[in-house]
Amino acid sequence: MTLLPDITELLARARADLRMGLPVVLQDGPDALLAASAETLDARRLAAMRALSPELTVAITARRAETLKARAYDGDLARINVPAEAGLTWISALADPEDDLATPMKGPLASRREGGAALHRLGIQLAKSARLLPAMVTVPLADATAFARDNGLTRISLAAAQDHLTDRSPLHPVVNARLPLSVSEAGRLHIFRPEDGGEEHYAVEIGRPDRAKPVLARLHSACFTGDLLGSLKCDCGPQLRAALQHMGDEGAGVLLYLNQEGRGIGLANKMRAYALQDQGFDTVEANHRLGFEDDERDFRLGADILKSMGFSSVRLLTNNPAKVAMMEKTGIKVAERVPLKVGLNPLNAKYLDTKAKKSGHIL
Ligand SMILES: Nc1nc2c(ncn2[C@@H]2O[C@H](COP(=O)(O)OP(=O)(O)OP(=O)(O)O)[C@@H](O)[C@H]2O)c(=O)[nH]1
Ligand SMILES: [Zn+2]
Repeated sequence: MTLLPDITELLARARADLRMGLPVVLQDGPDALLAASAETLDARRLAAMRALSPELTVAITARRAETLKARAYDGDLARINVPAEAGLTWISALADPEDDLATPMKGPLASRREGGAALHRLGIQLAKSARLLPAMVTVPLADATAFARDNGLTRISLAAAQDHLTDRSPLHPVVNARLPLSVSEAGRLHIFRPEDGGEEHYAVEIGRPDRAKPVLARLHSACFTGDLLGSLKCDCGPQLRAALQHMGDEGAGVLLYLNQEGRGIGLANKMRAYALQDQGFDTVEANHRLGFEDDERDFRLGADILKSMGFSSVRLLTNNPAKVAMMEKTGIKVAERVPLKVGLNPLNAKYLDTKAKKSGHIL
């Protein structure tokens, strides 16, 4: 028996540390990095990191590097040297595209070529899973174990972390209770919690769907602005309500409410993307300028929840063929795709058009 945290718990701790502005130690055998989020690091800790080594770098994704016209020698990411005179403002401008147009960075930016980037990649994965900007300030460390212990920092071993970052954390049902809804009095809300301390996800079950037949289902990604505030920039709110109404009308269905706000980048980053859209970029370009892929969601967790509820086949309410493909890949049969075309308005027409042209959505 041990009370020591396992790798899942250490990763959860590392995410919390990064969100607070605390660096973490990343280790791969003799190689080690001290890594902090470029978004949350403060001047005091930056100075402390700089004092450790002249090799201060910021790791950014190749997407962000492309916008900054920096060379990405590591394929999917670039390690940018931080000049001696550069401070937090410089680092923040590298990470955050908000001022790219108003005050372009004075280049050229020097990317590192020598040495490996595996630990920087781990850092970026951690930043993304902490819903922070994908940019990490790093310095090399000589003795990772002693350094982490002496400074009370979380230490993550690459070998231990690798599988956990690509695999999703197992989800467990926590509780379910009756929830009468306007669309159907026979509503029930189920709560699912991942083992890694991450976001909970919900399932709204309408009626008592026959587990032996394809169930009318919707995988709905959280959209605070659309679902709750009635935003006109997207079609999420009308889609949520239409899906529930459809299930209410049929007397059976299941709506998964997945907390993957902003296609998996989090609400703060989605608002950054909205600010960029006001500068003229479309929804996909905005994600790229921030350093994200078009869609950072993991739909496999939707399949996990359906399976744990006893469903193996769905009639999926969606206009997104990627969701259909992902369901099939994860072992949920899609007997039918049921289109969900509601909520078109003059302010979201361009957004929906971009999704059709660039993300393969069916209009
Ligand atoms: N990053 C980003 N996310 C957005 C934007 N607009 C909406 N979202 C998010 O996109 C998600 C909804 O995904 P959609 O692509 O509209 O729809 P879908 O779920 O893939 O496909 P459907 O099943 O057809 O609705 C929600 O998590 C929203 O918060 C945006 O401009 N940028
Ligand atoms: Zn939305």
